[in-house]
Amino acid sequence: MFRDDDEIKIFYEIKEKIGEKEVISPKEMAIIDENAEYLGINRLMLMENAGRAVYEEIKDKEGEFIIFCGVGNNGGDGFVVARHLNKATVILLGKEDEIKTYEARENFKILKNLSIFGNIKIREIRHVNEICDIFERLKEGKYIIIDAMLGTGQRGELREPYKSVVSELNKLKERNKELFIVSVDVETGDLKIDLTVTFHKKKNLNKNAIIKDIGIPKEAEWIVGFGDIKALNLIENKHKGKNGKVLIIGGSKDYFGAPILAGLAALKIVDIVGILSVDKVIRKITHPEFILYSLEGDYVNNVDYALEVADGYDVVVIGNGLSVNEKTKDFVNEFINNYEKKLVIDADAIKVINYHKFDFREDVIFTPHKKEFNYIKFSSIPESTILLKGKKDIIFNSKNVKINLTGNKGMTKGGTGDVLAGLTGAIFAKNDPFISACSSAFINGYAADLLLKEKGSYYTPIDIINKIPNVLRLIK
Ligand SMILES: NC(=O)C1=CN([C@@H]2O[C@H](COP(=O)(O)OP(=O)(O)OC[C@H]3O[C@@H](n4cnc5c(N)ncnc54)[C@H](O)[C@@H]3O)[C@@H](O)[C@H]2O)[C@@H](O)CC1
Ligand SMILES: [K+]
Repeated sequence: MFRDDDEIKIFYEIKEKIGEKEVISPKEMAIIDENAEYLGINRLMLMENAGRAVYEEIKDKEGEFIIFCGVGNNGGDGFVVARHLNKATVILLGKEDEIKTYEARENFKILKNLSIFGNIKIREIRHVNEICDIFERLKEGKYIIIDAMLGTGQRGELREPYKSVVSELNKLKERNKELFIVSVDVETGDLKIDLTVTFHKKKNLNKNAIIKDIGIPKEAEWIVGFGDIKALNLIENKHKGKNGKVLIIGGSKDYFGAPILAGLAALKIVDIVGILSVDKVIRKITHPEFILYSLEGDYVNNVDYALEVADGYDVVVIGNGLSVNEKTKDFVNEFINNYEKKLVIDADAIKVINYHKFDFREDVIFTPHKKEFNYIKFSSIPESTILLKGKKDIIFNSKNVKINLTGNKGMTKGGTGDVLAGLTGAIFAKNDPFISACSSAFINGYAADLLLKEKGSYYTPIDIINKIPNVLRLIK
């Protein structure tokens, strides 16, 4: 499939094949923003570039400028626009101490210093009826309204006072044809706009947008960073079992440790972890946290039983320590061709699949190292996600490709792959496949990097497992 085993070259080959994504979701943009910072790009600079880009588009327009700002970085952009216009009324939908980030607060402070001279007027409102005078004035005459209320951080139905401000502006837009409304980055709610100035790439929510480059490098789209982890749904729900259930199908008379390592890693993220294996393995498992399913014999068999058990789980992780022989080949192929939910395929399972009969559906993640990858046969890059482990991990499917740089040489020890497979399955329980594979590669490697600092290369897979919570705590 790929000519060279240099990961960067493979990355570019894949990128070439899957092409460029022209339109992205706000969530994807938020990850790119975060990963630009992970690459060392300063958020104040990005905010300055964003605000300047909007200013350049509207500075020659006739009329009075009124800028509605939220308490997040979309609002921060609005503060920068106000400063460049140097003649505007800024309406903050909230109080100064509610402004969420350093970069937005700094820009608000500058406006306050300037406002003494009267060119910048600032209003802080909690409720829409505090600005009846503004809406009265907007009934006729030329105004440019800038919507810097909500951007890619927008979630769900608009809350007050955003909701009422947007509905008031929509009514005024109907009434006064001279109003010109510009959204910053993403339209707030169902605001009727004349123009959106969006940054870096078009968002799928944008109606009529122009795209402005604000200095975010392409590499911010290509690297796995804190942004991916911050975007994960992890342990959101306090009810037992609601945070995901993972079933590990692995082990054999030859290997009993692999499924346990995968299971222990999964336990750091989800509530319920089951292990289905042969009784020789099950007998050796003393961890009370696992739910155990035992089969007679030396190798996992009995597909019907496995499918029945798997039905009670969100994700199945299959392959760790399964062994490679005719029995496991039959079992794996029949199981995966009848199991329709989320699947992580690792290790021995990768080696025994009949790929010409396999449905590379979206909810499947493969986690091969280079040698195992050569078993996976496909004519074009599949919908299933492949986490190709290496010095640099490459995560890809038919729509995305990213590189993960965390990790180090101490990870070549046996068992590290089992930890990754279990971690991937656990994250996958509540997240989409691509971000799950990116994040588990990142977390696994980041944990190993922390251990390298502490212990040199003499850490074990169990050490990595025990480091996972620290990584999540550090980033989430
Ligand atoms: N590196 C970066 O992060 C950059 C971000 N930029 C701007 O920052 C924006 C993203 O900023 P944020 O992540 O702070 O998010 P937003 O500014 O979009 O949202 C801010 C806050 O609004 C609140 N909110 C969310 N949904 C709401 C709703 N439905 N009703 C009421 N309140 C709601 C939330 O508390 C959220 O934290 C981008 O759209 C862009 O405009 C730009 O400055 C470019 C650089
Ligand atoms: K906006």
